[in-house]
Amino acid sequence: MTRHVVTLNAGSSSVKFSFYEADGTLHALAVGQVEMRGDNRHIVVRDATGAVMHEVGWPADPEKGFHQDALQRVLAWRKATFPDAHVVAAGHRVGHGGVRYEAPVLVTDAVLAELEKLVPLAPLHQPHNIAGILAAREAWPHVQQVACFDTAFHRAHPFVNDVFALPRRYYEQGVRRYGFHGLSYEYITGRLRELEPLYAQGRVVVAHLGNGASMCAIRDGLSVASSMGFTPLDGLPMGTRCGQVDPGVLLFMMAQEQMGADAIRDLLYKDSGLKGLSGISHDMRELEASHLPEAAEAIEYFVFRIRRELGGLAAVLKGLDAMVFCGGIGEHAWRVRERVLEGMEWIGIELDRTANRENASIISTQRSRVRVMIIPTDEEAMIVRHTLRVLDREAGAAA
Ligand SMILES: Nc1ncnc2c1ncn2[C@@H]1O[C@H](COP(=O)(O)OP(=O)(O)O)[C@@H](O)[C@H]1O
Ligand SMILES: CC(=O)OP(=O)(O)O
Ligand SMILES: [Mg+2]
Repeated sequence: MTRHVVTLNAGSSSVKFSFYEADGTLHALAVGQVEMRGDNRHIVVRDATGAVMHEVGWPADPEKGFHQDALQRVLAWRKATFPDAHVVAAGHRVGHGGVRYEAPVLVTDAVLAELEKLVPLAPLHQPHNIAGILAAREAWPHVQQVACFDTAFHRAHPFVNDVFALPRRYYEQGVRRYGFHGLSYEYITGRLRELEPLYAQGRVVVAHLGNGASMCAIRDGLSVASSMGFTPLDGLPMGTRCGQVDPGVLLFMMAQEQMGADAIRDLLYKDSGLKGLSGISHDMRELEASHLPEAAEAIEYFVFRIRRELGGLAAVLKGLDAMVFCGGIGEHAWRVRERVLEGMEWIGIELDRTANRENASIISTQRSRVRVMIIPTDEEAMIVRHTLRVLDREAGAAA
């Protein structure tokens, strides 16, 4: 029987979703996203060919939080468009799986309670992921909910990448460097295996540069190290998140500025990164369009940190065979990629500037020892595959 699966991916600045049909093969019927555009909220849904099926903007209602509003729109749209669908499962991207969740799981009340405990470790994601699960449960009380974790892909990290040099008890308590964007990295790893099997077995650095941004060192398809840590704050600067800062800065804020935990959390998660540094916007498109020096400096810092991370991750891998860009910035912002890859011949990267400006799939020259690629990521595809796998496993276990 044909089965339908909904996916929900509540990110820090958007709610992405998809609607898949599974009847032997798996195909997307619709993929969409709700985001903020200035003071308006905006939904766009496309079919598998990229043609727009539905697009509408509406003024933000201050009474209704963005994520709540977005979820209601998505569920209402699905109901109106595919009223007769046989929805068997909803798959959710969940930011933090902690020490416990190394693979996707069926959501039970006990799982939900565990996920609640991790809210402080991913405040821009986890509450919205949980809200998505609750909304889907309400919409389809008899449908299975599957949680797919952003941290799971990294759980096999070697100890040195997992640990902080703190008293050992913190590690035992789960204060570890988890890494995020795992669904994206897993998808990219799979695509690389299809597109370039030889490179996929090698030493690969993937830069997921979206509103949240991180980089990951992958060897033979497995995550070895990543720039994000205990929370999705560490590593690269992001739209509104600071990336790596000296922990002494936090002590300064507490002692000298009498800031409490909530104020510091808001500052680091919501008012820092490209937004904080530029004072203009969290959005790369707006910064690239601006002529103000602060916009250029914010981009410069972003580029600088990506270059540093690339060198560090290549050293961890003891060399580099391929590099992949993905995420909104990674896939579209050719100027950023050009600056990141300038003067990287020493590491084996020779950039094909024309291909890069055209956002081609291979952006290194034929002579380049390291192959550099743009691979559009697809967290939704990963969520739907995991969701069906969990469903089939559960059905097998019940049989
Ligand atoms: N054509 C483009 N040029 C430059 N930046 C872009 C372009 N398209 C998207 N971006 C940037 O990508 C970022 C959003 O990335 P995305 O992966 O969609 O975000 P999210 O993390 O919310 O999923 C924003 O900073 C946006 O400005
Ligand atoms: C983990 C993370 O930063 O996710 P996003 O890019 O969706 O904000
Ligand atoms: Mg994202």
